[in-house]
Amino acid sequence: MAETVISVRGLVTAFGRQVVHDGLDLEVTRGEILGVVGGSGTGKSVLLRTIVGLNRPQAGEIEVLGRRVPPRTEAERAALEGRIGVMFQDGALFSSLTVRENVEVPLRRVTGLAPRLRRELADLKISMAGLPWDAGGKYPSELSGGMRKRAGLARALAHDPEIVFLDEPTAGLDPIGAAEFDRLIRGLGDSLGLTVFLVTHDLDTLHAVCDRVAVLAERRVLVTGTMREMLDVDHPWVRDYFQGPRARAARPAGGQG
Ligand SMILES: Nc1ncnc2c1ncn2[C@@H]1O[C@H](COP(=O)(O)OP(=O)(O)OP(=O)(O)O)[C@@H](O)[C@H]1O
Repeated sequence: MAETVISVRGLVTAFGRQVVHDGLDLEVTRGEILGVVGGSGTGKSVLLRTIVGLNRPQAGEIEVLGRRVPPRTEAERAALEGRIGVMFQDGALFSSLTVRENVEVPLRRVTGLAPRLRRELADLKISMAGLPWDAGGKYPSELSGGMRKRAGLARALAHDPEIVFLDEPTAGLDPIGAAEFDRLIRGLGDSLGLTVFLVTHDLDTLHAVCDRVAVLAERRVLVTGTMREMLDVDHPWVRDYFQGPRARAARPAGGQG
C-alpha cells in the first residue's frame, strides 16, 4: 500500500461570503508528482496555501506527513516546515538577500549547522536547481524570471524536504525555459524520491512531469487520474481542457494521454 502523505477531507474554505472549497477531498501518496489543475479562480493556490498551513479553513481535516494542519503550536509549525518546501508563483525571494542567503533561510532552522556548511549546502542546491556557479552572490533583481524561479526552487529544496509544493512553476517562462524546468522537476522527483504537489495551467508540464492529475471544479476535486484517464471524463471543463486544440497540440507524439 502506498503511504498517504497528504490527506484532505471535507475541506471548506471561504473568504467572507465567497466559498472557495466546499467538501473537498484529496489524497497524495509518497513519491508521486500530482498536478492540480482547474479554471482561473477555482482555488488551486488557496488549496496549496491551506495544505501548507498558511490559510485557516472553515472546516475539514488536513494531515500532512501524519500531522494535523494547521499546526496548533509553534513547535508543530516548525516541525512541519522542516519537512516541506514551498515555491510560490513569483519565487517570493527576499529582495535584500542574495540568492545564496535566500537559500540559506530554511537551513537556518536546522540546528547545529555551521555557517560554512550552510553556505556549501546552499551552493549545492543552487547548482541542483540548474543555476550557474556565480548566481549565489547575485540579488534577485539581477536575475531573469527563469533564474528567479530556479532560485525559488533551490530555496524550496534547501532543507531536503519530503514534499515540495510548486505554484505555477512554468508560468511566465518561454517554452524552452518551461521545458527545461519540467525536466528539472521530473529529474529531481525521480532522483530524490520527492513528493510534488504542483499547481499548473501548463499542459506540457502535465504530460512531462505529472504521474496523476487532480481537477478542481465546482468547489471540490472533481476527479483525479492519469492524463490518459482524463480523456474519458465526461465533464464540460475537463473535456475542453484535456481535449481542446491546445491539449491536442501538447499531447506527446503517438501518445494517447
Ligand atoms: N486572501 C484572500 N482574501 C480574499 N479572497 C481570496 C484570498 N485569496 C484568494 N482569494 C479568492 O479565492 C479564489 C480562489 O483563488 P486562487 O488564487 O486559489 O485561484 P486559482 O485557482 O489559483 O486561480 P489562478 O489559476 O487564476 O491562479 C479567488 O476568487 C480569489 O479572489
